Amino acid sequence: MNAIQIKNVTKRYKNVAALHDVSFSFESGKIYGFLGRNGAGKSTLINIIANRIFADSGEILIDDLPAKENIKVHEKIFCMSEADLYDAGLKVKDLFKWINRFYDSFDLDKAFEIAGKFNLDTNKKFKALSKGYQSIFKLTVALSLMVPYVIFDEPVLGLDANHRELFYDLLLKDFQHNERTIIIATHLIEEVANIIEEVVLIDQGKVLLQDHVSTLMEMGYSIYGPAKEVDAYCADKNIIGYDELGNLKIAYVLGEKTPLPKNSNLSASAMNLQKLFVKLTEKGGI
Ligand SMILES: Nc1ncnc2c1ncn2[C@@H]1O[C@H](COP(=O)(O)OP(=O)(O)OP(=O)(O)O)[C@@H](O)[C@H]1O
Repeated sequence: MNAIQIKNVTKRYKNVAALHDVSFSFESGKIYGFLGRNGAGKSTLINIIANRIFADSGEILIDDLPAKENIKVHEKIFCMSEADLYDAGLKVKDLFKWINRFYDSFDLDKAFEIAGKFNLDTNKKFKALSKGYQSIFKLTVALSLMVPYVIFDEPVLGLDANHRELFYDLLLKDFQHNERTIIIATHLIEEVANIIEEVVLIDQGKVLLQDHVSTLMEMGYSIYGPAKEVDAYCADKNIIGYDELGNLKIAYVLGEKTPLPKNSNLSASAMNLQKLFVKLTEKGGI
């Protein structure tokens, strides 16, 4: 099976259960959003998949091969994370060349091309780059490695809005030409909502849900209009939250949409994914 299969993975740090008997799969050829609140266990699982730390029990299979200390598996996967794995004293262009020697699947020309798009100065030493540009360097490397599985752990940390848009754009273009498995762990849910196909939501070390974005969007909807009309419409509905601006109100509703009253000033739109997750991961859930 072409997939990352996570089987009964448990990991404890002293008295903290970071992952508790977690089982699910990242299937081949999809873009995943790997979501969860602070401390949910995302980085722990990513680090286990990337062989940086080991699970207490359970196993990870990548294309049916055990991932633990397996060189054949290492060649299939790349994980971009906050950890600095690079010699910070080297210039960006020399780091590219160094990576090119280590990874057969690294596309050096593509790395320089992407660096150019971000205006990343390849003559600068890594340690002299700003925080944002250090992230840009790492995602440039990730986008230039033609491996079948790429994991991004908070890829846009420190990036300005223009650079975040550019990253999402490059990621989608890359995916169109080269369908592979992309996993994005992020807190910027609305920013990735249009990119990701499937969501894995982890909460307190357990998988809370895994579903298609389109299915999740169908779980509910939002209603916008004058506060009084919104309140009347929502009286018998399952509301997960409100936003208000003066006399106007927006309500986030779970459940199937009922027709809007005739001649009303209300309008309905698709579910806001972020609101849905906030509610799902609130104490006690829905
Ligand atoms: N090295 C460590 N030592 C002790 N506890 C740790 C260690 N790393 C993680 N933890 C704990 O394990 C749990 C899961 O942490 P993890 O970093 O995997 O969460 P996360 O979902 O990536 O969070 P965030 O979104 O805040 O980065 C947390 O309770 C965290 O405090």
